[in-house]
Amino acid sequence: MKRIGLFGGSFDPIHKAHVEIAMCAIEQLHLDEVQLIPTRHNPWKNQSCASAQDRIEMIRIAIQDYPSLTINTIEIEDGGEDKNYTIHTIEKLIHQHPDVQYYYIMGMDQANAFDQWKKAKRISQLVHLIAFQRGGYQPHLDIINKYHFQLLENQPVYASSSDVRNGHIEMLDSNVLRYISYHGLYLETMVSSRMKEKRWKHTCSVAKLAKKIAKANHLDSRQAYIAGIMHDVAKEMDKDMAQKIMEKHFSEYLAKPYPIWHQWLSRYVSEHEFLIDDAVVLKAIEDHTTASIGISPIGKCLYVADKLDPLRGYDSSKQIEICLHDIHQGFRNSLIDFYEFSKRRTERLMNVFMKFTIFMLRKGKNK
Ligand SMILES: Nc1ncnc2c1ncn2[C@@H]1O[C@H](COP(=O)(O)OP(=O)(O)O)[C@@H](O)[C@H]1O
Repeated sequence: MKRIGLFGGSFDPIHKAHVEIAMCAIEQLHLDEVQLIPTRHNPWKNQSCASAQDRIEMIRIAIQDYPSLTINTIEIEDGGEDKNYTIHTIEKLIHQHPDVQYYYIMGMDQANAFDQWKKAKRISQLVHLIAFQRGGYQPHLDIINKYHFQLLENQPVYASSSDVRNGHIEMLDSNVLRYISYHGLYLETMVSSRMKEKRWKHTCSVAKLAKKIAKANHLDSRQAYIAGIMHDVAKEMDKDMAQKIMEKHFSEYLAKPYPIWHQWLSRYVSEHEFLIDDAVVLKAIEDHTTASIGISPIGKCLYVADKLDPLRGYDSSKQIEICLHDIHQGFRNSLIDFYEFSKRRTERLMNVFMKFTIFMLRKGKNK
């Protein structure tokens, strides 16, 4: 008789502990296969952050090197009712495959709350219930015994999807993280945990404006939005760490003033921590404070959005209108404003850009 493990969850997103648990179940229970079953609508959670399609895709990516792990989309495909309950899934699967022995596996948090599951007793009669140790959860033995749970011997892990969404990206498979960063999933909660609230508000506002300007100019608004969300990600980085990264990776810019280092550091974090590999996005982040001679149209969208952010407290609406109409003209205007502003000041920070700004302005429209 075939032995199949069923592992349901939001997988929003799937993380390393999910895969570890599934593999551990295969080994300890001698299963032929574990099917990961993403929920359409978890009865215990009101909303999930990523779409069903994205969650499925992330699971596919995470299990691609594990032939005994498969994905079963039965709950997502079943569009009949508002919420889907495990009992319905199990009954359906048993009906479709009466010759299979099913093992329903879950973490200790879920096992402890099993009394509240719809038709809990019936589920325990239909399948073998398996519970995994989970960091932070002691087994409630009354429930474990009542429903005849088998406890597996695994090292408790503290990973959770909500921790991932809040910035613990180290819990992710690197290809899943690439998918997340490319599509901009969860980036808002992931990045907001790295900065103070005021900067976070500015970041969101810049990302929104950069996206709007890109869209109005028929450019890739996804690239502009992601560059906007990431542009200040390293601005509050510890100074020693900043120094080390600059020395190792951007030594040619070490002599530049400290307040502009964050454009290279944010590029570095985006590329090496968030695994963003889109050269246009990375270059836009790198250009967002100083601009550069080779700045791209997306780079211009971010540059002007950062300068014209309505949260900066002055009326930038006319300049924004121009950018929406023609980003190249809007960018040029921003440079002129900066030039005029810098002429009135003598700080080193301003002076370092003057040569470049004059060059750009002389260059003409610079498309
Ligand atoms: N670190 C972990 N250790 C043990 N079980 C876990 C762990 N993380 C998730 N699980 C289990 O995986 C299943 C799916 O969980 P899900 O709701 O998608 O993720 P999370 O609980 O991480 O938000 C649940 O049964 C949950 O108990």
